[in-house]
Amino acid sequence: MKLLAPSILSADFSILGQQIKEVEEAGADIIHLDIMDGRYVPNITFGPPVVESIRKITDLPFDAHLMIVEPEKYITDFIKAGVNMISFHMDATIHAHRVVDMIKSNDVKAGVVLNPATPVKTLEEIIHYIDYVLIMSVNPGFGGQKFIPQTAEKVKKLKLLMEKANRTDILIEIDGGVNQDNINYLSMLGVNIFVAGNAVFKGNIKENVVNLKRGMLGCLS
Ligand SMILES: O=C(CO)[C@@H](O)[C@H](O)COP(=O)(O)O
Ligand SMILES: [Fe+2]
Repeated sequence: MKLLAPSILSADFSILGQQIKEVEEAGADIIHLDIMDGRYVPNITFGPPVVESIRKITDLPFDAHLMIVEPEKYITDFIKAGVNMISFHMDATIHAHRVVDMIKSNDVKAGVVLNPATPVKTLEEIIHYIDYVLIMSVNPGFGGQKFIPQTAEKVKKLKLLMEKANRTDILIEIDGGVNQDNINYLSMLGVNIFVAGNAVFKGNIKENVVNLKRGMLGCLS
C-alpha cells in the first residue's frame, strides 16, 4: 500500500479549506495534521476545533500526528473531532500501551513515532499492539526542514523487527523533508505512507501531488 499524506502545516491557513480541496482533487490519499503544543516541540499549531471544522470539507482520512506531552488528555477530543489515525511520541507519555488502547478502542488506527535519535528497538514491546510506525526524518516541530539521510536506515531496521514480531502488516510512515528527489528511494525501501508539507504546498499543488505520487508509485517517467 502506498499513500500520499500532505501535511497542512505548510498550507496557506487563510485559505485552508480551499487548499485541502485542491490536494484532494489532485489525488492525495490522507490529510496529515501536525498537532504541536509548544512543550513537546518548540512550536504551536492547532487543536480539535480546527480539526472539527475541516472535517466538514473532505472525506479523506485524517492522520493526527500528536507532538504534545500527555497525549492521553486529548485523544478523546481528537477522535470526536473526526480523526481516523493517531500517532504519538512514546517519550511524551508514561503509559504508551494505555494510550494505544485508548486510540484503538475507538476504532481509530494507532501509531507510534520515532524521532531521528530514537532507536527502532524501543518498539520491541509496543509493536504487538500498533497499526503503524511514523519515522521522523527531521526533528519534529517545523515544516520545510532538510531530510536526515540516516533516518532512512531505520526503515530497514523496522522491517526486520516487524518480521521478527510477525507483524509485517504494520504500515510504515515517513515524515519530514520528503520530496520529489527522495520519494522513489523511500518507496523502494518499503515506506507505505509519505507525509509531505513543503513539497506539496509550495508551488503548484496539483503538479506537486501528481509528481510525488508518480515517484511514490515508482514511475520514473
Ligand atoms: O511533523 C512534522 C514536523 O514536525 C511534519 O509533518 C512536517 O510538517 C512535514 O513538512 P515537510 O518537511 O514535508 O515540509
Ligand atoms: Fe508530522
